[in-house]
Amino acid sequence: MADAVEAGKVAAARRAVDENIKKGQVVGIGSGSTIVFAVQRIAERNKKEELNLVCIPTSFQARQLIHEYGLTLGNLETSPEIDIAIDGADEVDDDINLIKGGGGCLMQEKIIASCSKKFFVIADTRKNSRVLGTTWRKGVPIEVLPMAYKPVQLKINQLLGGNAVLRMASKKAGPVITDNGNFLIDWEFEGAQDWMAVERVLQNVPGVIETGLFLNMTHVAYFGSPDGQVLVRTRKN
Ligand SMILES: O=C[C@H](O)[C@H](O)[C@H](O)COP(=O)(O)O
Repeated sequence: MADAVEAGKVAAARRAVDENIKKGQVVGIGSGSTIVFAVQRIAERNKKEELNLVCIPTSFQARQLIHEYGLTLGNLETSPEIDIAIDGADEVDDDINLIKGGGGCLMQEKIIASCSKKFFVIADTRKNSRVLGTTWRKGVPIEVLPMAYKPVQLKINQLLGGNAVLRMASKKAGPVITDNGNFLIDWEFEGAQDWMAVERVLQNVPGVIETGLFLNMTHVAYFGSPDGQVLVRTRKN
């Protein structure tokens, strides 16, 4: 089963890289397990084609990957406009809206996606849902300022219902700390939601820094199957 899922990730990653990465681009590099296969493919092509890319990381992990695979590391100060960004997702709905942040990264990912002319998502087919919350049952990750986590939890519960849970670390006592030194709250919800409205509510709670809802940001999503087939979904509007 694990191998089959990995094969799907590899297929999606390779297809997205081969269809979209061109010489001389500034490329946003996402975070998670699927992006590793995209970076591997970029490095493979780079050896043959000398792509001359500048890669902008979305996390500590992404920065390490860029170093490990011998790619050129950039930043938003020198490259504030990005040609394309590629990233994974925890779940993708019919309109290619995403939940992200299951691995603790979302804020830098969202900034990089927002600075990119084109944003591509790569995932195995398990992530391809019609409605967010169908297969991803861990809630919407929300990055919060540590001193405000308790009132933020209370306000989210009052305004949206559901259950706003502080994410705890597994190999450390206490909460997960993001790459930006913040806490994460996972908003567990039931049923279909008006995601634009949910995003507006969350963004208006003081102490919320960013949410893992990526709405109307993705241009194309690639979903890989264990047999190597890739389903490509392009945003309608
Ligand atoms: O926090 C992590 C990021 O948002 C990931 O891109 C997301 O969780 C998907 O990760 P994976 O490729 O491991 O499924």
